[in-house]
Amino acid sequence: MSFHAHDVTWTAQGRPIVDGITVDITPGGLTGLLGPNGSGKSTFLRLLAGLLRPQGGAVLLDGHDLGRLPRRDVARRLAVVAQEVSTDVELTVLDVVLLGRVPHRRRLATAAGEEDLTRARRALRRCGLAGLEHRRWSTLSGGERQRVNIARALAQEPSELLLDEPTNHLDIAHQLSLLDLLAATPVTVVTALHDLNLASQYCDRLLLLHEGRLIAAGPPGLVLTEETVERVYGVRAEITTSAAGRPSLRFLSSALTRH
Ligand SMILES: Nc1ncnc2c1ncn2[C@@H]1O[C@H](COP(=O)(O)OP(=O)(O)OP(=O)(O)O)[C@@H](O)[C@H]1O
Repeated sequence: MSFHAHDVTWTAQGRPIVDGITVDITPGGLTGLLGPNGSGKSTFLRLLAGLLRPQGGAVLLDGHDLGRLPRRDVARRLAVVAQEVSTDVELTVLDVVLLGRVPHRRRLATAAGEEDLTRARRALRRCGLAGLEHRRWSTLSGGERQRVNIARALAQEPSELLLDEPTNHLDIAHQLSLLDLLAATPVTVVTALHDLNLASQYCDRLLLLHEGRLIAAGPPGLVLTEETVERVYGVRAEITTSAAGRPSLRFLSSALTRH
């Protein structure tokens, strides 16, 4: 079942930031959340994560109102990788990844056990970080931090994983390996992305936001058309279809620079 958003609305200073979004998220799939800067992607992810309460409508998780589910149950099954993370913590990489195991402990104060260590190390390996477990978080590069955060979320072994632009800071090889990993996992993944070609190549479904509203939802071929890209981004694009049936975009010009 996974997520169902029903007419979800969130307003700040009288302005609708998320405006009446109704959508079902495919269980076990990789859903890409697209839209220009400021279109409401992060806010919608925070609403799906239960970090913000809808002011109108509701977010349901397996048919239950997210706001009414016990926080601990939600913390166990739902992992979030946010855009900005504090950089001044004095923890090792392994400590940070072990934070993902905290919701699974019987008592929050108990120390990590063997099982937690095994799972944390497995997550580090999946993110190509096996050699870094003793490094201090504060000494990592931006891309390494991003991958450690993803390893923390994987160590949690969630059934739903929400990510806000996880390819930020990653070189192309790490972007591809992350998207391969997200596409292969049986976890339900919703991720905000800016790169339309990568979103098209990897995602099962795309949600395209514009000014807080859901403009299009469905497989990449339905969502990424020359018309929607021009309407939402103000960018002219030439779109061809790959052998795998996915749109491939070549950008021609932007309304920001056209006169
Ligand atoms: N608490 C708030 N108070 C006022 N405005 C807000 C608040 N939170 C978000 N906004 C505004 O809502 C809009 C959507 O923000 P959001 O971060 O959801 O966009 P986004 O699509 O994730 O953008 P980006 O691609 O730049 O990360 C922006 O204009 C932002 O300034």
